[in-house]
Amino acid sequence: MWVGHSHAHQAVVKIHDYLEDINPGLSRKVFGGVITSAAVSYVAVRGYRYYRARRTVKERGEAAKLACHVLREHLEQEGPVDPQKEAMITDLELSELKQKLWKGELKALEVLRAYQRKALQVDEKLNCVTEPIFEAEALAVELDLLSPNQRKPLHGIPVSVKDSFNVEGYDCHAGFSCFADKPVERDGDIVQIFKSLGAVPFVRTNFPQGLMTFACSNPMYGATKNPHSLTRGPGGSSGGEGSLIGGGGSVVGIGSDIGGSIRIPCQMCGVYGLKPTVDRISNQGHIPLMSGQNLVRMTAGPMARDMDGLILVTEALLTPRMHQLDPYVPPLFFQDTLYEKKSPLVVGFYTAIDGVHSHPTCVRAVMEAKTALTQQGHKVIEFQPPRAVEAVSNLFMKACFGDDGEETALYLKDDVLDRSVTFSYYMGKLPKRLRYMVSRLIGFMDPPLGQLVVGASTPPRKILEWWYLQDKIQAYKREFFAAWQSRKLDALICPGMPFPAVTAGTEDNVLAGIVYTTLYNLLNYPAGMMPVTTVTQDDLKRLKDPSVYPPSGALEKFVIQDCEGTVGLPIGVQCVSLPYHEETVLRVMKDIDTVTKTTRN
Ligand SMILES: CCCCCCCC/C=C\CCCCCCCCCCCCCC(=O)NCCO
Repeated sequence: MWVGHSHAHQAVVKIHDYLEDINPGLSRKVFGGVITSAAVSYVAVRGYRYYRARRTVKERGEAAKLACHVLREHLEQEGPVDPQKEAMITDLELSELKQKLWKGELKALEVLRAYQRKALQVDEKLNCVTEPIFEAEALAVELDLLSPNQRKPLHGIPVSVKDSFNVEGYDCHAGFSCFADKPVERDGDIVQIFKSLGAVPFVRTNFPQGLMTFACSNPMYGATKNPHSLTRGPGGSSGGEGSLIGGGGSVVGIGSDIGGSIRIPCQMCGVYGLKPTVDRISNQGHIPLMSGQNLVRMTAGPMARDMDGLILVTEALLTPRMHQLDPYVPPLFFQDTLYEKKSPLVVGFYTAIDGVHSHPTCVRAVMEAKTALTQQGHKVIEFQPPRAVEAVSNLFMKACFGDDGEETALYLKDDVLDRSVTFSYYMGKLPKRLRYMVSRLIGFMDPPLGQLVVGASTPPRKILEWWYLQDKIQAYKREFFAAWQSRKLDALICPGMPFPAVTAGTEDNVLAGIVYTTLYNLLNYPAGMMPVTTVTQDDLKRLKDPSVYPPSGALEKFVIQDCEGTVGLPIGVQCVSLPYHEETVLRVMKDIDTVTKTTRN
């Protein structure tokens, strides 16, 4: 390197001397010219790349809108519609819809049509669909030709798919223009399985750029809105799913979760979802972001409008076919014995994690779930997860952001940056020492956020440090399990996010809320999220009472002022069990739902 450098230096000196011999002052002109043209070329190349990215972003956005328009026109040309029948179809719970399709009382094509129309209507209001899947029609027609004994478990059920899953013939770019206009050749595993079960993937749904935030906007498709309040976000990153399902435009969908991306939109949009144990459901065919990072892994999971729908779909998904497609999915199919067990469970509960306060409605939701479980004969006892904020800061954040955001920065180079990722993007760009100092400053205003950002700013550098990090994660898993065992728990209920949907675009103000969900990604425990109640006027009064909700940090202060006018927003409960005990999670959710569904305000 040094030798090369000194050769180059010698060459420059020689050229300089030579030029000066010819004409004194010439070398300055030539070198000045060279430097100026190099700088101009650099700026021109970067500028051109940015211009190209902007064009791609615009074209992708317009193409998606056009695709929705084409479908709308196609539906209009279909002839007379029976709006009452379509409303009846889209109002059905998933289990009723399945029955009617199975018995042949409804045709797959008419169900698809009803949902296509409904999804487009909902999309006009909420901007939750990215593009329709046109092949859905041919699938539905084929299904209608099957004889009754050829029908599969999800015969004719329309399914929405988060845009980050591969669908043959469509782009899968996560909002990075460098991946746009490269249609994938094969459906992702979960999409294949849904199809093999007779379901009909019919629309793709919106997400935030890069998928690592719980906002839901990107430069190509814009921002998605919350179905319960148009000024608020739906949560993310599976926010398009949450919004579409919560808005009535889909009965079941597919999301992905590495830090809460299924559960957060479920809470914010009032829908049901399950983040399974990693590899219980194959995640092959999801855009491979952070895929070389193996300490905390992303998992695909179902989202549904109702509890029975979530159970039905999970049961159908946990099939031998999954293991055949992906041999790393253990051959562990839906365990009826766990789900149908009648013996009472011991369920732990907590209403808040130390350091990040829980909105009064979130506390009430857990208490109502506790009452419901007690009524159903379960024993519900207090449990506090050990050192949750510390574990998420020092383990989850270091594992997930150990690359200093380099992967994201690589894909975003000369791309159009969405507002929702500016904070993390520019934090990643800061020199390490400065980033650390900024993180410390953040900690003065928002101590848990400061701790999380310090964690993300001080990742392992050497391989040995990575090994130690892995060790520490294992040790924390053992510590958590020991605490779990000491209380002889079968399951756990707690808030999934300690506040309702926030005003769109302000998600960075409440980032620290992710400790409630990311903890179970770090531990790799399955976790479901379900609506239990809604914000009331009385909750809002209590929110302003410092003895109930202390305004101890920037997050709490923000929540107090942002929650004005949130009466009616949904709040849920997170239900957790041990790895590979998804069935227990569903059983607990079902028992809570049976009681709370009837009294939900
Ligand atoms: C967009 C990635 C940026 C990388 C930043 C690198 C390091 C920067 C240092 C400090 C800033 C830290 C701020 C990071 C906030 C991250 C918040 C994570 C929220 C997780 C939300 C759920 C994501 C999820 O589950 N996605 C599913 C993926 O399929």
